[in-house]
Amino acid sequence: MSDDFKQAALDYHAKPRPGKISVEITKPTETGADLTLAYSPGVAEPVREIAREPELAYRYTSKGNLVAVISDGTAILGLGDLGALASKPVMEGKGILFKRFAGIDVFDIEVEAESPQAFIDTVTRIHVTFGGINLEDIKAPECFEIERILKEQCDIPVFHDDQHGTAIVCCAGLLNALTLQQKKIEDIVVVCVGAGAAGVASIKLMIELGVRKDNILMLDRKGVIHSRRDDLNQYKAAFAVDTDKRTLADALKDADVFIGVSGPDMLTPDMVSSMAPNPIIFALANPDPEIRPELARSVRQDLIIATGRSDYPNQVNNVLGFPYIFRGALDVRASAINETMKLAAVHAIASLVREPAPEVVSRAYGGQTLTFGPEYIIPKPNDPRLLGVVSAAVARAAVDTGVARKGYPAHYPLETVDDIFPGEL
Ligand SMILES: NC(=O)C1=CN([C@@H]2O[C@H](COP(=O)(O)OP(=O)(O)OC[C@H]3O[C@@H](n4cnc5c(N)ncnc54)[C@H](OP(=O)(O)O)[C@@H]3O)[C@@H](O)[C@H]2O)C=CC1
Ligand SMILES: CC(=O)C(=O)O
Ligand SMILES: [Mg+2]
Repeated sequence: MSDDFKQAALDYHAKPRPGKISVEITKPTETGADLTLAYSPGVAEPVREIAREPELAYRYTSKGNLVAVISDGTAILGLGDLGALASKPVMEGKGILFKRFAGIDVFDIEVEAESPQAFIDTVTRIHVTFGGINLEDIKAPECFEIERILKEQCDIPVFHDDQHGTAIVCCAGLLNALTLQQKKIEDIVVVCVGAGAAGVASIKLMIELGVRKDNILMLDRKGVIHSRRDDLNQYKAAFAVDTDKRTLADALKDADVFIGVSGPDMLTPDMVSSMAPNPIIFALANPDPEIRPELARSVRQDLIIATGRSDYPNQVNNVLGFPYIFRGALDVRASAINETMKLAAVHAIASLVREPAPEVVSRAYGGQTLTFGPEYIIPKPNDPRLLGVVSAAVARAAVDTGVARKGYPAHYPLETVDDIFPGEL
């Protein structure tokens, strides 16, 4: 990145006030009478009600629209383990995306935890504050056990975004790319570099959608995950195959799909050339993808390429998922985000590109017409249709699978974030 871009990014975060998000007041606080209701003595009334009936926290506090974005900073984007504090700009960033796209309030919480257990204990102790927990940028393999235990211990949705948010959006993009490249999901050979949070979850969801397990090769820093390796944790071992392929170059020869959820610049032009006709390349590492689209295109034109970034076409990024998945889950007070809800989100996101993007989206992207094709396989993050369509699909799936504690919302589908509190004046 240029020095100018670096300075612009730093200025954006520093000026005119530090950071990207603040807390707002939702009730009158001008007069003594207002404060009498808001604070002492009025506040004692909802306290007594909630102590008597805990569900009333959803009526009298912001719990039901409040998500904790929680990280320990061990896998910040593709930058690695840079510590809890350094993860704060990303967590604030997730906060603005939750708010901007789905009207959800966020507290970002960066935890200095000396062990996974210390992290779990911290989240367990604070979870009652929130309507949902979005775990973020926690490295594998610890993230898997952390999420599993927290799901057991919390009665609200716990969702590791780098696993499931990424998997959902990646699969939505893949379904559309396969249509364009005229490939059948049950026939494709998939190579996934990165066997961490994003890689393992994305591949699992692809298998649910029909990719054949024996058509998948996964790689980590040591190369292909094969059955003769004795250094594999249980999550990687689940994908070990009996093969003589050892390197990424070996793996990619004649492959249909490359999924990169690892680190920068791993994919070379020669490797791209060696893939099957009409290949699909998802170079999703942030901020620097496994290959730049212009470099991949310099060796062949029949490919479809996506990155996780906002400055190229086809942004396959979990921002297309987590705001709306939580919106739908919160609005039916779901106790969990289950597989049916995830699959509903996949198909809802994928469906949106079949219609041209609305005018407001085109305007935000320099006036270009966005119609389904190799440069438009996935909706843009500012597509207002995502709110209505994805939240509704997730809420409906929650109700249908019995994890919702409220019925399908009468005020759905949502058109804008102004519609989320139908009782508001
Ligand atoms: N576009 C999007 O929406 C998203 C993108 N991502 C990106 O995916 C990447 C991984 O994130 P996440 O899964 O959370 O992180 P994890 O730390 O959980 O996993 C990282 C995985 O990538 C592997 N890896 C890292 N560097 C290399 C390398 N040079 N060669 C081969 N394998 C490598 C690691 O190998 P090993 O196991 O050997 O250490 C590990 O398996 C990041 O770049 C992140 O930005 C993540 C989430 C969403
Ligand atoms: C997008 C995201 O969550 C990541 O790169 O970690
Ligand atoms: Mg992340």
